[in-house]
Amino acid sequence: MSMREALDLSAYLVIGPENTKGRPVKGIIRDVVAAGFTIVQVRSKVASAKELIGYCRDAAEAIAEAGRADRVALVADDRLDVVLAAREAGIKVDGIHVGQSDIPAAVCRKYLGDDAVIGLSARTRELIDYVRTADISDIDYFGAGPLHETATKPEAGRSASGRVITRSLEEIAELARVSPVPAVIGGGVKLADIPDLKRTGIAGFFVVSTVTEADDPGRAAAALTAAWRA
Ligand SMILES: Cc1ncc(COP(=O)(O)OP(=O)(O)O)c(N)n1
Ligand SMILES: Cc1ncsc1CCOP(=O)(O)O
Ligand SMILES: [Mg+2]
Repeated sequence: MSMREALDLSAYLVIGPENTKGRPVKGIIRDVVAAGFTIVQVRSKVASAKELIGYCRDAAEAIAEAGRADRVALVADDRLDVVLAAREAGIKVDGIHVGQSDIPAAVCRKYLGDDAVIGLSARTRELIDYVRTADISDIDYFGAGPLHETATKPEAGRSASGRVITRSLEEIAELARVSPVPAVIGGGVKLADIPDLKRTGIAGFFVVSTVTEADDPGRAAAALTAAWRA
């Protein structure tokens, strides 16, 4: 079975070197995957292409060291060039996550192939109408949010007037009902949010800081996955 067919979005780590308080990305990914996270995204707005390829290598090795290479998907944020170069170097990168201003999903599909995992950020405005009508022919899931305002990405959900629009649990439940592909919710997600999110019927949650800034990322991750499974 391909990673695309086996895709489990329930516990989704997004991580880059700027999120780890100086600690190595690789060790955090290994601990978090061992704690039951099901998909990892390498995302950095400061790393060079070469550094990103290195983080993809670290992530792929960490997933393999946790014994989950055949079950935990690895995707990169934004950078089709990095995914292609990493694959060229023999690194197992399963796909890409793109946003509304990034390389079109159809182009990613063309270059990454039928087995690749491709995620797309849903438009913030008119979220429900957007997911109902968007072209989903090349994507496997939607990313949406924010649940709360977040210092990790202060612009997430910010409207033209400067106000941050967050997603209510009712909207998330409707998103889960109407979306033709699975959807994940992120942005300010904390342990206390997990029971409510699970009840909405959404496919999963994505987190950065709750895990990457924790004193013990593996423990923080285990608490999140236990809460999701409860
Ligand atoms: C799972 C997931 N969902 C949404 C995003 C945000 O992507 P994007 O809108 O392209 O913004 P950046 O992450 O590139 O700042 C994501 N990365 N992952
Ligand atoms: C990548 C991204 N996209 C929307 S919010 C966000 C960051 C979420 O970070 P955190 O989990 O630390 O709030
Ligand atoms: Mg992007």
